[in-house]
Amino acid sequence: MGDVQRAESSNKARLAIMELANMISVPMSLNAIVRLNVPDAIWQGGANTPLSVVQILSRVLPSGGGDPENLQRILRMLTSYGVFDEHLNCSGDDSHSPERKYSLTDIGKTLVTDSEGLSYAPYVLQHHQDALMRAWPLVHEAVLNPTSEPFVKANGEGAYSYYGKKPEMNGLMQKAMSGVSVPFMRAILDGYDGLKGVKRLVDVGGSAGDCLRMILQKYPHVEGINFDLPEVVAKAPSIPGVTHVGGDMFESIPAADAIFMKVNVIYFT
Ligand SMILES: C[S@@+](CC[C@H](N)C(=O)[O-])C[C@H]1O[C@@H](n2cnc3c(N)ncnc32)[C@H](O)[C@@H]1O
Repeated sequence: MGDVQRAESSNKARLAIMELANMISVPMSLNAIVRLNVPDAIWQGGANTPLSVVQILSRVLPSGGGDPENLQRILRMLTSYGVFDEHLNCSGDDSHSPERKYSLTDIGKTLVTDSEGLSYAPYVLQHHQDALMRAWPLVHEAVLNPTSEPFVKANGEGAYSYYGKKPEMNGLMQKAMSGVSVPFMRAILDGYDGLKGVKRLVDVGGSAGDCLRMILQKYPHVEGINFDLPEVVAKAPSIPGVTHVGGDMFESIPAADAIFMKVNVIYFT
């Protein structure tokens, strides 16, 4: 490698480490647009019409206010990560500062609330709630002293028992899981028919019971047991054909012909 190539490679490395060091700005910007309800504001009935930041702000804050420049910074950042499409209009008087408008990409559309009130927005919020954010700076301690998890060190107890005591976090967790799992289950049930011979099915860590609700819509003969922590099933909605059972899967689980376990039940715990 020649001197010029070496210098170029070091420059790239320095830029790359700076980008990595500042990477937190990406999920925090995502969190910001979810809190501000920007995806629903742009979508409005499926129009997805490109809007300027002033137009977006007028939908987000109908009584006025807000800082368009700061919103623009956030939208430009997320445009570079594929959440928004940016549309430039260079035909105005000031061609050095073209008007910018934003619409949602397919990634951005996942944050729009659908007809069932679901989206991936609660998943974004759930991953950035205060208790979890307190644990992240302690990740190195998982190496130094792995006897308790960073979440426990930061909050005094494990994530699920902590959530169970806080109704708003319990609710956010269930909404996040529903938003992620309903589209996933639609795809699974479209292509998988292995559940058609099952009579009694227990979903271990089933949260609000969405997976069983959808399984029973396809296989009404199935008797479903939604098994989760007592605080979680206490908040789960009643679903015809599904019995909610509270307990700890590390102690015992209800008897059934088949066990259904979907996503992160074990490695989160
Ligand atoms: C990441 S969520 C997955 C929810 C659901 N399976 C889905 O895919 O939508 C993990 C679930 O496991 C439950 N859980 C965690 N520890 C548990 C335990 N010890 N016994 C039973 N359920 C538990 C949580 O309350 C939570 O609802």
